[in-house]
Amino acid sequence: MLLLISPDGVEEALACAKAADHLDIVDVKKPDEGSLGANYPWVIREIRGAVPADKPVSATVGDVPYKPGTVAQAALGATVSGATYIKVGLYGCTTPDQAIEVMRGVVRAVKDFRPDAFVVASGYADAHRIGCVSPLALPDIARRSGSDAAMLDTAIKDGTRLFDHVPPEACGEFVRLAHDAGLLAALAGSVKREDLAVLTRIGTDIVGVRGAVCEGGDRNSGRIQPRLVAEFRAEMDRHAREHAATPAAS
Ligand SMILES: O=C[C@H](O)COP(=O)(O)O
Repeated sequence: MLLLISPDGVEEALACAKAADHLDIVDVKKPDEGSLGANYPWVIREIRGAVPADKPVSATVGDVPYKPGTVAQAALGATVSGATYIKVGLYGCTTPDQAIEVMRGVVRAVKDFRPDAFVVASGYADAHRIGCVSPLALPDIARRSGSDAAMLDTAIKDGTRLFDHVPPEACGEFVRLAHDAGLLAALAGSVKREDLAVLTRIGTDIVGVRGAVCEGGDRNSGRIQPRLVAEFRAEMDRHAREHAATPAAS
């Protein structure tokens, strides 16, 4: 399982760089603009320069409206700025067809410029609270749009977590659907260390965190701490070892 960490700017990205041995992807966002809030192009560029070259930089394009042209142009902006993982939160899409239209525009805009870039179609575990496409629709939306991964995060950061909205069995189904479609499955949403056993067992490819590696577990007032990134990674590794040692159920 890969570890994606979301700093809110250059200062926290430098904290990620200090913990670079313990993480896989640095994900630039602007949390005060929403769960997948987009940061400025110059911040993406500066962070690309600050983290080791072998660590991919991801950028969120925002909790986007159903405006395919606007979103495609924003996604290209993130790519030109140096991000190679482009994450789109399909906040304003109420039907799978709308979401596919948005993601097709993103895939074309991004891959015309950078064919090896990785496009992530993200929905929300708490979609029922905001009226957007349902979580289990994401793998098919990602597949039909040519995206590379399907993701879930939570839209409303009020202390509720991924499993409060999409229980472990349903997250397992999400991962299965993504894998059947040839995609990676990414899961996030106030994930804590105690969730790692389940996330490992169901075969999650990428886990995204912020709050869990911030001081005091607080994604807003806390800052990312390299020590907490290392501890989170150690826990991931422990679960990976235990899972590998567990005989597969027949
Ligand atoms: O992409 C991952 C998100 O930044 C998760 O943030 P969170 O762990 O604070 O919910």
